[in-house]
Amino acid sequence: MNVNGQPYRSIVRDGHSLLVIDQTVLPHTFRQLRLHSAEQVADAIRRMVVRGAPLIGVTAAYGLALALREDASDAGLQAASDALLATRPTAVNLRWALQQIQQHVAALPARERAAAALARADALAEEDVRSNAAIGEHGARLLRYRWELLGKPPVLNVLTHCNAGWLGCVDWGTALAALYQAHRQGLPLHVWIDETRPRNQGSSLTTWELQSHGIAATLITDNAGGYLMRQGQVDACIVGADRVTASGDVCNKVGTYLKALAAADNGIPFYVALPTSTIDWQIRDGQQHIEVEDRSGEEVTHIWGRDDDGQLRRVQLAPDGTRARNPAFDITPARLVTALVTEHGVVAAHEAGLATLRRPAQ
Ligand SMILES: CSC[C@H]1O[C@H](OP(=O)(O)O)[C@H](O)[C@@H]1O
Repeated sequence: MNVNGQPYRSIVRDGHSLLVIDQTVLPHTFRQLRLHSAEQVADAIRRMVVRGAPLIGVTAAYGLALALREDASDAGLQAASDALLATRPTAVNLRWALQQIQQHVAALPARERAAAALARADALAEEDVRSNAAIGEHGARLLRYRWELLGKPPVLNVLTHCNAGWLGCVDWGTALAALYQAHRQGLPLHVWIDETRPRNQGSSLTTWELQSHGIAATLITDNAGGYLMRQGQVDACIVGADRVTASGDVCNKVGTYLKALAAADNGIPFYVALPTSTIDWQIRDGQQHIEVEDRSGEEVTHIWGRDDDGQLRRVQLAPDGTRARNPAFDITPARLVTALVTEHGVVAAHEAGLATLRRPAQ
């Protein structure tokens, strides 16, 4: 998408290395890092240099292809895939993308695997861009429908949580793709952006994305969303997802569940945008079967930012010795989800609705 008028993607393959945008220093510094090995890819995913379910998947797919240049044996393929899978446990796109590569090369002779894996990873990246553009079209249509249902108010106020933008994907984004497409089609939009503690993907990434695209937005604390909903200042919510079960339970950035509860209590539609690669067809009960990543408590007790001298630094918020718990995601039950917006269209968040989507071979 657009960075100072220049088109960018969050990841680009350059020969046998990867150029990724370092999301740990946005919005204050825009820099791309070059990744040369599976180990560097794994580190980039763990540190959230690259983050966002679809992007994690594509990046890991490239990482597996790089690993096969070093060791293309069956054992090497499995070891590299296991190491990449272990980087972050929640987004199912990671497992899905690694499986795509493994299935693509398993029957090939070792000498052909690295090139084939690289080509498949390229294809996954292009599929992500096409899927997200389609999600954007379906999502924009849904937002326009909501706007018309409300009598075409001067502006449609949409709340979003975390960053489900082009930075979380190869391009376009998922939830934000709907906003981009709606904005391009002239829908009068205003976006409430949840800061999204503790890694602040909303305040550091979504604000940066929407500013770059001229979409009106206001940054709010995570705790303000419910108040604004009760004030009648939120007309719709749209978020991304890291894993959606076959019955429509949604795993997304921690705090999503609380927003869905508040939306339901105020009769506000709660939309979830996702590519079908984010659906885990093997499970139904998200609360019971999705592993929620527990990240370091230091993400809660400390915070990064730019000081008055323009230097990026980390400061401590809590007293020394503070114990912190830091679940990175939560599970929103399907009953609180108004609709799922996928590349194949908008479906209801239940088994029958999901069953209408094209399903991968089981
Ligand atoms: C299209 S991004 C989807 C999803 O991934 C993010 O998690 P993280 O920033 O920890 O990788 C967030 O939950 C987004 O909604």
